[in-house]
Amino acid sequence: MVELINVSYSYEDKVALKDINLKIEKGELCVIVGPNGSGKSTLVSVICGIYKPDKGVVKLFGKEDHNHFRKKISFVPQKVSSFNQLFPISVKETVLLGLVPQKGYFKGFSSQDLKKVDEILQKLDLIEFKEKQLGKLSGGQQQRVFIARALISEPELLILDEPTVGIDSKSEEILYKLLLEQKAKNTTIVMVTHDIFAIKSYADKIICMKDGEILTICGAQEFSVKKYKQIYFED
Ligand SMILES: Nc1ncnc2c1ncn2[C@@H]1O[C@H](COP(=O)(O)OP(=O)(O)OP(=O)(O)O)[C@@H](O)[C@H]1O
Repeated sequence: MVELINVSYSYEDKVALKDINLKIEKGELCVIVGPNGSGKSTLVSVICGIYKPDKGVVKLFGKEDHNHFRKKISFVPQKVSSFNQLFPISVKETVLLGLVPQKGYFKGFSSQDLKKVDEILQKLDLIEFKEKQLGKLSGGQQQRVFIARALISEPELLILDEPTVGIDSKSEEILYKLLLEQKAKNTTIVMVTHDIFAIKSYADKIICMKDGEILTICGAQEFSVKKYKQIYFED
């Protein structure tokens, strides 16, 4: 489903990813952990096709042509609440935007689409905010709206960059429940998180990053406190 072969990426003077090799199979829930600045966000941006690698190959669905697969991928970026808070868009409209890659900009939305909005807003406990301006919601509520936008298209590949930052425990629990629902539908999920112990029991694969490199890839069972300390505290 996702394969990276010898991928490197640099920002001007900073090497952010060095020779990354990884494979994520269809239906896997894969978690990426590592200290600040270790390259996690860059890695998911390269997987999504936002950044083109300087070197190496990124394959999605077995192919290198990403544009072809836009309809099948959803991405929840980090710090989504940094969008322009004055932008006059409602919660409902924001969530509908998640359907644009599948439907195009000019076709309009059907009653079925509007029903899907209601369903996903119900699930994320956001229905009361449906007609509200997005910028008038709290940071955590906005984060949940962006998660709803990513889920409404029922993507085959769902990529989330620290989705639980700023959301409360109840919403975090709802999110994990939704991710498990997606996983049961064979959605491949790639998630950057620092909440490793919260997600450990659900993860199939844990990718540990440090200094732009993959330190180790392991299963949830093998991910121990010792490994956690090695990644976060040892030089
Ligand atoms: N736009 C940018 N321009 C220059 N350097 C950048 C840029 N974005 C990230 N970097 C650098 O690239 C490296 C990897 O950053 P990245 O955001 O991928 O790390 P991260 O593991 O996601 O960190 P965090 O946990 O803080 O989100 C860091 O050293 C960072 O300073």
